[in-house]
Order: sequence, then C-alpha cells, then structure tokens
Amino acid sequence: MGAFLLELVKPLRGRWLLSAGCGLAGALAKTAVIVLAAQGVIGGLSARGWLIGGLAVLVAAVASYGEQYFGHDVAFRILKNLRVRVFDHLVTLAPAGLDQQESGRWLQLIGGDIEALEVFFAHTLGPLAIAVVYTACLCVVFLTVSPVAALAVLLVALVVGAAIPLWHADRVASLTAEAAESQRATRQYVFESSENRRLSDQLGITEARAAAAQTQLAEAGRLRQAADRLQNSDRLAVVFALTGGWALIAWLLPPDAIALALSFPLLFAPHQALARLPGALSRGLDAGRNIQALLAQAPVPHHEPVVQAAPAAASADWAISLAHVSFTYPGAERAVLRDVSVSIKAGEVVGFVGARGAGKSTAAKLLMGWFAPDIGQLVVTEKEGVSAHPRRINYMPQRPVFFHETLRDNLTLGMAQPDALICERLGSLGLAQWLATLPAGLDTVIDPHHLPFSTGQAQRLELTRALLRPSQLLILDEPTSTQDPEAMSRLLAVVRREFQGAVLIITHRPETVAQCDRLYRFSDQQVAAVS
Ligand SMILES: Nc1ncnc2c1ncn2[C@@H]1O[C@H](COP(=O)(O)OP(=O)(O)OP(=O)(O)O)[C@@H](O)[C@H]1O
Repeated sequence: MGAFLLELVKPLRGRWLLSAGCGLAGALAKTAVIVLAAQGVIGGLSARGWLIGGLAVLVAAVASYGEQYFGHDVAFRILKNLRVRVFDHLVTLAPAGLDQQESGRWLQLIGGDIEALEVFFAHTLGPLAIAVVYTACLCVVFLTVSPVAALAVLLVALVVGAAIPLWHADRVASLTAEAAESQRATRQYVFESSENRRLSDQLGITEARAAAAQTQLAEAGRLRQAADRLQNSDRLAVVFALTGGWALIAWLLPPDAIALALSFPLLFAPHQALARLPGALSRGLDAGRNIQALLAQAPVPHHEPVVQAAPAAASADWAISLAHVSFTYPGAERAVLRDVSVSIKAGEVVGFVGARGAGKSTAAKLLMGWFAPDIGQLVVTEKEGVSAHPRRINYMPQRPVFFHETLRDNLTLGMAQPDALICERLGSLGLAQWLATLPAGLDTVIDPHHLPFSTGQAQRLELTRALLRPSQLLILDEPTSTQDPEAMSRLLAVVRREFQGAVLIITHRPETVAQCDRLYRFSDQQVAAVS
C-alpha cells in the first residue's frame, strides 16, 4: 500500500519538497519570532535582534504561503491524475467488469476515496516530514545550551507528536472506517432512490426512502464526530505534556537561556499538527486500498467467437449460436446455464422467454462476447463473401440510459447522422408530436434528473437510438415492458420494417412472444426450443 501511495507522489516530488521545505522554513521562522519576542519582553532586544525578528516574520509569512500553495498544488494534481486513472480503468472494465457492480462503490471511489487521498497527501506526509526535521533543528538549538534540555525537547516532541496521536489510533481508525462505509451505503441509497425516483413516487415510498437516507447520513456524521471528539480529547493530554516539559526545561536551562525557557510551550506547533494523523492516515490507507483494488481489477477480455464457413446451401447468410454452453458468473456458486444451445440466423426475430432470473440476459451477454463460456462455444457461421458477421451487435438494456447532452447526441451517441433520418425514425416510433413540443427540437439538452418524457417514451427513444446505429443483430431486453399491447405491436412492426438484421427479443409478455419467428424457453439452467 505504501508503495502505491508513494508512486502517486513520485512524479510530483519536486513540488512536494518545495511545500515541505517552505513548511519547515515557516516553522523555524515562527520559532525565531517567538524566541526573539520572549527576549524582547524580558530584557530588550538589540537592533540586530529587531532586524532578524523582522526578517523572520517576513520569511514566516512567505513560507506559509509557499507551503499552502505547493502542498495544495501537489494534492490537487494527485486528485486529477487519480480521477483520470480510475475513469480510464473503469472504461477498460466495461461492460463485463461493471456488470452488476454496486453504484455506491463507484460513487465512494470517485468522490470519497480519491478526496480522502488528497487529504492524506496534504495532511500526513508533509506535516510528518516537517515535524521530524523541525525536531532535529530544535534539538540542535537546545543542545548548544544544554544536552539534557535537548533530550527533554526530544521527549516532549515524541509525546506530543507521536505518543498522544497514537494513543487512540486504533479506535479512531475503526470509527473512520465505519464512517466511510456508512457514507458509501448512503451514497448507494441516495443514488438508487434518485435513479428510481418515478417508481418510488408511484409506490409511495419516496418519503420512507428519504427518511432512511437521512438516518444513514446522520449515522455517518455521528461516527465522524465521534472520531473528531476522540482526537480533540487528546488536547488536554497535550496541555499536560507541554506544561510538564516546560517545568522540566525551566529547571534544566541555565538562567541566561530564559528566553528559550519562556517560549518553550509555543515551540511545538508542528507536533500538535500531527494530532489528526491517525484519522487521516487510516482513512487515506483505506481509500488507497480501495483504489488500488479497483486498479488491480483485470478487465474481462472480450470473448471472440469461433468463425466457421456456412455451407453454400444454408438458408441464411450468417448465424450466431451458443453451442452446448455452460456458464457460472465469476465468484458465483451455481451455474446460470448448463449445456445450453441457441442459434439466431440473419433476418429472424427470435424470442428468449422464461421466468425472472432464468438466464435469458446472461445468454444474450454470452452472445455479445461479454463473458467466455466455461464449457461450449460461441460460434458464428457465415457464407463465403459475407464479410462482417454479427459481432456488430446493438444491445438495448432493460433500463434506458440518458446523458446530459442534446437529444441529437443522446440518440446518435456521437455518430454523424442526418437530422432528417433522426426525425424520420422518431416519427415512425410515434414520437413526432412529442418532438414538436420540445423548445429546441433535436438541440434540446436532456437533463437525466428531469427527463422530459415518460418511461414508455424513454423506451421508444432507446429504440430510435438502436435503429440509428447500423448493426446486424439487435438485442432488445424487455423492450415493451412499459408499453400497452397496441403500442407494443406497433413498435415491433417498426423494428421488423426498419431493421434488416436479426432481432433477439428478451421478454415475459405473451403479446411480444406472438411477434417472434422462433422462441427459446429458459428454465432451471436449461433451454428448450419452442416451435
Ligand atoms: N454480473 C452478474 N454477476 C453475478 N450474477 C449475476 C450477474 N448477472 C446476473 N446474475 C445472476 O444470474 C442469474 C440469471 O440472471 P439473468 O439476468 O440472466 O436472468 P433473466 O432471465 O434475464 O432475468 P430477468 O428477466 O429478471 O432479467 C440471476 O440469478 C442473476 O442474479
């Protein structure tokens, strides 16, 4: 873990050294100001003393600024680099690696964990390095007056900067970890609730979910406060340590070092800054572990089909099949599919039917090559001269997804498509009237949190999107779940008319089943062809 965290700071070590150097210079300059002030109070200060004091004030101010500037510069650069790395990695994990992952985990990683690392870099490594070097400098100064006094300084520095912060370290670490976990659960809860806001409204559970999220949020706050209280309670111990050290020093130092003795309790600010070390350290290490685990998660390689030549007399140009496939999800105990064979030919509309959880979507994911079968093969047969086989698959998931982009970009997903074609497709799916109501037509920006269309319209927009992307196999996962039977048969008629490739429909509804040329029924890990 330490190596991973150091590797993050390595490219920025120059700036980090500047920040730590400024911090050290600032701490030493402040110490000089305190001692010279004490000297001034007890017996007047020479002109040279005033000059040095004035310079020390200047150095302290400039160094403080430098420490903040370079320290935050390093922390924010690390934040940016990590966000880019995490995002790039998430892209490599999609789609199989992100399938069924908890949204709260991503939110916690991208929000909480990366920011905890920023705090970690800003408030642990720098202050620790400054405190260590500063202690050495302080000991050298006291050594010139009395070796025993230097030892006493070292002792007080160790008590204030190490022993007291470590006193409750275990308890603080566990409270901090609990607070982070509670925050993750809250994020998951809030995310799911806002995602399913319409459904929650319909079922009348919005209030209950909001109250539950509030309770969880309050619990995370309570745990964080408990950790803070524990760290704050150590302040009393610091006061005792400084008072004890002061008495010892006053007794040990010779009378001519009275200015040093007077200023003694004010010389340990860098050590007191370490009070938050255990909390920031444990949270930073925890966050580092989460991020490292994500970055170490290997992408599931796209599974390529076995390509075979189809006989010239074959009825279709190409076909894609699962041949005697068995499959268990990584980490799951029970196989979802056992010795399953399905096949889809060019031009067909095939339906996958069966109870919830029977493995219909899993079979579709295997056809798309998201996962490799444990046993059996993904096979594509194609006639000679058919250059592209159905690896160009369009998948319309159960839950429509929209981005904070214009309607045009939401539908084309960055592909250049003429507006006339987009409008024609929207019209054929019964959305022309709705389009006319939009203030800026295709340029209207869609806000995913305030969608300007119903759930049924959302599904038709998804279908428009699928029909706008050239593909050979269109997989529709529950495409008609929010449509009434009449609208649904109209939609499927449009798909049959507008789409030249093969269509695979995953469904529960008998009306949809009636539109299919052939059916496969999934049940109890098996599949049967229904004539
Ligand atoms: N990524 C995954 N990791 C682990 N288990 C999964 C994953 N995806 C699905 N499953 C499990 O595999 C089984 C089959 O799920 P699948 O989604 O294929 O069923 P389905 O027939 O499409 O159901 P539905 O009609 O509800 O969508 C279920 O028990 C599901 O919980």
